[in-house]
Amino acid sequence: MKNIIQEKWDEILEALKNEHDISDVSFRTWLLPLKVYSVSDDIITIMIDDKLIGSDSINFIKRKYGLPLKVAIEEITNLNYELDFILESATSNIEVKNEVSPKKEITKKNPYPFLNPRYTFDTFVVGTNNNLAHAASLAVAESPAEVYNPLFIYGGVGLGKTHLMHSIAHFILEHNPKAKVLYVTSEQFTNELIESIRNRNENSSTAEFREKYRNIDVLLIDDIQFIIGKESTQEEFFHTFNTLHESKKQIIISSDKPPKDIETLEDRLRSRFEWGLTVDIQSPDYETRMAILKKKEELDGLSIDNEVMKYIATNVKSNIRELEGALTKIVALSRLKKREVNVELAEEALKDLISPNNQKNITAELIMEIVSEHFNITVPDLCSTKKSRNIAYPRQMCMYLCRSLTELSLSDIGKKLGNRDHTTVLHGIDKVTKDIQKDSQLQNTVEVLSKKISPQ
Ligand SMILES: Nc1ncnc2c1ncn2[C@@H]1O[C@H](COP(=O)(O)OP(=O)(O)OP(=O)(O)O)[C@@H](O)[C@H]1O
Repeated sequence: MKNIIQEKWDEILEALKNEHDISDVSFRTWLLPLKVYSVSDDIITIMIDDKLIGSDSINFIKRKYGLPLKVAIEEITNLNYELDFILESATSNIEVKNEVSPKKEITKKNPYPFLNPRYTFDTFVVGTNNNLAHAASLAVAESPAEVYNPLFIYGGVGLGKTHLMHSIAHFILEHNPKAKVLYVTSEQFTNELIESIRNRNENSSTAEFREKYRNIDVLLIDDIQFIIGKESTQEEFFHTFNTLHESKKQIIISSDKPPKDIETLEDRLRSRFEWGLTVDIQSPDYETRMAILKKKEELDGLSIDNEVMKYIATNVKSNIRELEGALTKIVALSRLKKREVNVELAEEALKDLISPNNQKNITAELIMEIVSEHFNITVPDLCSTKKSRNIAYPRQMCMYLCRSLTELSLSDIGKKLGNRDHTTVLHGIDKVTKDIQKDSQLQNTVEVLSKKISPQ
């Protein structure tokens, strides 16, 4: 039998929302997933769905919503309870969910030209691949510098890191238009720093640079991996970070890897990046890919046959930018050829991207990209003069794969890999060839890499 708290739970949440002017996205993220677990004489135990919003959220919810919730319960039921929170994973009745946020129409104007108006929490589809990153981002947006500082978001290419960062910035500015929020890519940061050093003697531009970066409330720095290996940029960023952190300003960083895997990152920066919370974004599953396509359909005012959506979601898997690009391509082809959007047209539009008969053009660049990703190093590392084994060996692996999968000559391969001469390339290929014969694990690695490069 339901008790009065359970009966009135929706009403209580609604009252809380209205009383505190809680935004839809915050309501959906933090309050809707709360369930009444048990009610004793004077304690209500509320269960938090940590599958959806992560176990770290418990402290945030307690601190931010604990008291308002208690008050709302009292208002609606005239009963005074203490609240206790538990994680759903700590209870026995765990229910696995794979939810996405409900649709919502967004037509707000963008008053912040440095932010993409479409990158907001409302247009961000939440799935199992990104729910923790989403929850952490929203917590930071609601309470800058109070919960996770820094927030470090990492994930592969085109999976929504920038989208989340812009969403945080939009949210903060919307709720506090006076907040000084600065979003930059790490490349912009580096370029501005170089410029300020170049002009140092002409005026006080280094001081201006510092003023710009240190006199703000929120710094969002995207793709931090690009400052790796740039010593003076790391040095400057280290001081920027310290100044902001010491004065309790929020820092949000994105990268393609977690701090521990960024090899050439200075240790003092790495440890600082790990002070707060590190969250990842994975590739979306089928349901999330469908939901993202539907969201795009809605935002672009399109009406696309569901079979076409399924075709795209089934075939374009790893990168959301490509997923969206696929839909755009189909629509463009249909307009150009004045043809109806159907699966046949989709196959035609996407044949380069997904047709099984289409052999991707295998180039040295593709091989270098896949090998560097596999070994967690960068393409510039492969082309550098670095001789450490963790770089020299992947480089020799590239030589071997270029030789076996492309028509390139030894000297062409050498040129691609940092202008090395053909004897170095030959030596590298020989080495890998011999090692494969002795080492079955290595043989396996070569097979995996070859499959990634050439799925057929
Ligand atoms: N969960 C999501 N819901 C809706 N759209 C998404 C989602 N994730 C990513 N996108 C869209 O996918 C595209 C690529 O996302 P974004 O640029 O944020 O990726 P990224 O991780 O920053 O990529 P990069 O590694 O290239 O910097 C954007 O158009 C973004 O709006």
